[in-house]
Amino acid sequence: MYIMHLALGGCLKAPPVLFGVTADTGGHIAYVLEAALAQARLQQVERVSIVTRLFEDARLGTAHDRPHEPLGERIGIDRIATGRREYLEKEALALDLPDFIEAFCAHLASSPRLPDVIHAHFSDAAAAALAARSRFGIPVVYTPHALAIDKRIVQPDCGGLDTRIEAERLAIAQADAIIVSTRDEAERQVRAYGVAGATARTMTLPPGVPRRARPGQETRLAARLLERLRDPRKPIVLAIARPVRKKNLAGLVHAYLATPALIEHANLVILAGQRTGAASAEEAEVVGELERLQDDERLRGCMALPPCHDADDVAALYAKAARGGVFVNAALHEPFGLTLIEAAAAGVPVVATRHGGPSEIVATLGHGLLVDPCDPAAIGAACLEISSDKDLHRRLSKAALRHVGHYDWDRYARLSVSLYAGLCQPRLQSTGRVAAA
Ligand SMILES: O=c1ccn([C@@H]2O[C@H](COP(=O)(O)OP(=O)(O)O[C@H]3O[C@H](CO)[C@@H](O)[C@H](O)[C@H]3O)[C@@H](O)[C@H]2O)c(=O)[nH]1
Ligand SMILES: O=P(O)(O)OC[C@H]1O[C@](O)(CO)[C@@H](O)[C@@H]1O
Repeated sequence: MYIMHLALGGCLKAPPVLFGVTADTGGHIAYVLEAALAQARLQQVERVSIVTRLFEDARLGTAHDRPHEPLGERIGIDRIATGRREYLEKEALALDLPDFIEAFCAHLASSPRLPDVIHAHFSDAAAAALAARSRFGIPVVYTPHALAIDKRIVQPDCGGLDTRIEAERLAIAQADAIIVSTRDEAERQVRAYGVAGATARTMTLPPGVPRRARPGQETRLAARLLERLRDPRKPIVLAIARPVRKKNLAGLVHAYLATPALIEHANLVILAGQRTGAASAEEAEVVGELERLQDDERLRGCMALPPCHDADDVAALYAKAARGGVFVNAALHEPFGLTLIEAAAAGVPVVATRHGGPSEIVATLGHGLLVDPCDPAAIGAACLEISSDKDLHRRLSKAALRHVGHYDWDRYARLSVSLYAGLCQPRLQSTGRVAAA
């Protein structure tokens, strides 16, 4: 079987990825890379191509203007160029979509072999995949990652959501199958689009834990943090998220400020993307607010907001949080929440928003407490409870490590590939390649 993943937004490249380098370089990039790599390890998969948009922006690295980037023997990234060479945030991608679709179909037409299935990530990629289906008959699987119907509930003033919801409705209505990460997405969110028969085509298949570097010696960032914090031996309250309003990072700082006993007990460390000078207006605003809050004299020497980090830093900080600390995701709404399973894999208890995927993750792993993200006192109290009660911390940490295997990329690969096989059976039969599927 030849699988093609299609994802237009963010900075998709071979690992190591600089997560948070733009507002769209987050979870879906980790998901696509890990899903594709795990699928390529399966014997029945002959080839996996990850297709994305080609762009040039020196601040975002040098890989993005290379038409092909190998990831392994049977897997690579293929980049499609349009007339526009600049990086585009997902909201601006719509302008380039007609040209991208044209270029994508030309890429397929000139390929020696067509893929057996296209797995599209986000609704813009689904539009391109559906256009390819009508020309070449290739089945389409759609993974939304973050459905705007729920974003509209928590951020009604966010621009462009009606158009995005319409694009998502089209993808839901037309895709041959939909893969989502949570039951809530499958049973409530997809249903809310009012497309008859959509739930029957929807499969709930949670992702695995993104692989991280193993925590080894202290990284440069970890060492710098030690210099910055007044008492670096204290446990840490850790948050890792793209600096967008939905992630409510300022809400976490307010929660910390509202809980003096927590300030006394633990330091606050927030990794909020990379300051490369390429921030969108929303990211600049969120980072500006965090920096202003950090200047509060009550936070001097107990809060760190490093401007950049890499995968080793993330691994080192999860390892530090495992020693008496806690990971917090206080997003207004979180569709799934890869950070919560990354924290679990490192044995870190969590305090998580009760809106969205985290409630299913925490119910599955039993590794933390759920909170109302709009209640700073509750967030602060939950962090204090976990980090100051050694028995509770140990119990949650053990539960995390015991159950985290539930989130497994190999399982994801097996089940997604058998879903693809069911969709592309007629096509494989007609090309005489059915045995390969
Ligand atoms: O400064 C940062 C910010 C993020 N990350 C990493 O980037 C990923 C972020 O993923 P996630 O926490 O899931 O959030 P989103 O970026 O918002 O990802 C979207 O897509 C994911 C995959 O479908 C879903 O889990 C999310 O709910 C959805 O919002 C994780 O691996 C983080 O560790 C960093 O390393 N540094
Ligand atoms: O926050 P939003 O607008 O719902 O978008 C979700 C974001 O999450 C991602 O998965 C991050 O990689 C992208 O698809 C998108 O940028």
